[in-house]
Amino acid sequence: MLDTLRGAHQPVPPMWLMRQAGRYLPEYRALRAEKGGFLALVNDSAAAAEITLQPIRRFAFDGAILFSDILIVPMALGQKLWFETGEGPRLAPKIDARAVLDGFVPDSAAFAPIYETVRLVSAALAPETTFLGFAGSPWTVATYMINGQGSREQAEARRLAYTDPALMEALVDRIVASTIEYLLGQIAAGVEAVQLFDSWAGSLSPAQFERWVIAPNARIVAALREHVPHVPVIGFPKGAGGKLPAYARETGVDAVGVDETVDPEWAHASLPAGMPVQGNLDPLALIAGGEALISAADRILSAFADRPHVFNLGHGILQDTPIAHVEQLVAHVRKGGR
Ligand SMILES: Cc1c2[nH]c(c1CCC(=O)O)Cc1[nH]c(c(CCC(=O)O)c1C)Cc1[nH]c(c(CCC(=O)O)c1C)Cc1[nH]c(c(C)c1CCC(=O)O)C2
Repeated sequence: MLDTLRGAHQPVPPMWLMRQAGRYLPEYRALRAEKGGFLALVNDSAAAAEITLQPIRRFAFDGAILFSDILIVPMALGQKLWFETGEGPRLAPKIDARAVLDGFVPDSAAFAPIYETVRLVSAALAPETTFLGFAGSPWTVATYMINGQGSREQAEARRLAYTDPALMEALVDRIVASTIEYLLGQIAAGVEAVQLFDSWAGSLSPAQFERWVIAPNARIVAALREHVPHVPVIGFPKGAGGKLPAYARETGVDAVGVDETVDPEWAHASLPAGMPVQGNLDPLALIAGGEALISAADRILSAFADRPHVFNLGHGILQDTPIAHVEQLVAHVRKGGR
């Protein structure tokens, strides 16, 4: 997979699945029940390392992704983070004024258990399995910091970007700096490539997309290039649609993640020649299984047959995904499709 991310074309694409470590696996649910919740798992390096390895043992994916969360950076910047059972993340206080941001006391101690997880996984992983680190992209992380939780429309963050761009810029600056430190720390501890998750990139107008998605991701990529030029960066601007080619050209990422709403033929025709792509099976096709899964996978395999391709979902695997369907997909991709 590392070769693919560096631009090598392979007849059978390497594969992994976003959110491959998680709730669809009974062994994950058992460990979570034992340790008392998601954040307890993330901060328990031995448990987090075990969870990172669970999907590798089961499916022999070509990539292992660090078990952690994109919301560790807000914690390191001074926000409180917790998870409401059955609902999702909560961050406090919400950022609605410069004074709130200035009241935060950054503390990189939040990164220490994650780096320890990386060291443990790195020691345990077979050399042919690529170890991926990750962080959230600044815009996506900012939406959670401003809203205090997930929201469908990102209304508060999008509003703030217009009403107080100076505050937004100050927040994004802090996230960029912390994210660079965090990714360099993961790399020093042993990850071999990193992914930037911009899950809410799709919520912005083209001009706002340039300012809050392309520009901050470009700053992170430039800093990584300077310090660790051998480490590939995958950018995943979910929902970017027609803005994907600009994102691919202007951020400097090595590879681009494509979500399931994008036509793979269009992506192949529109993205820079030779640039590795990752994606983009609909997580619902994986739940469906059978012929629906096989034909959806084949469409993607054939669209990206002539360029470096990492097979993946277009977004995270869903909780109610049958394990047998994951096995079916792995077997199908490994034989190169139909
Ligand atoms: C937006 C976002 C978050 N986290 C992440 C994103 C970006 C990708 C995306 O859009 O899905 C990224 C993430 N979150 C998690 C990983 C680990 C690695 C992996 O297997 O991909 C990664 C890469 C674990 C997790 N992060 C979370 C879980 C579920 C925790 C549990 O209930 O056990 C896992 C396995 C919790 C989480 N974390 C977050 C939310 C909104 C939630 C609650 C919603 C949900 O449960 O899916 C923030």
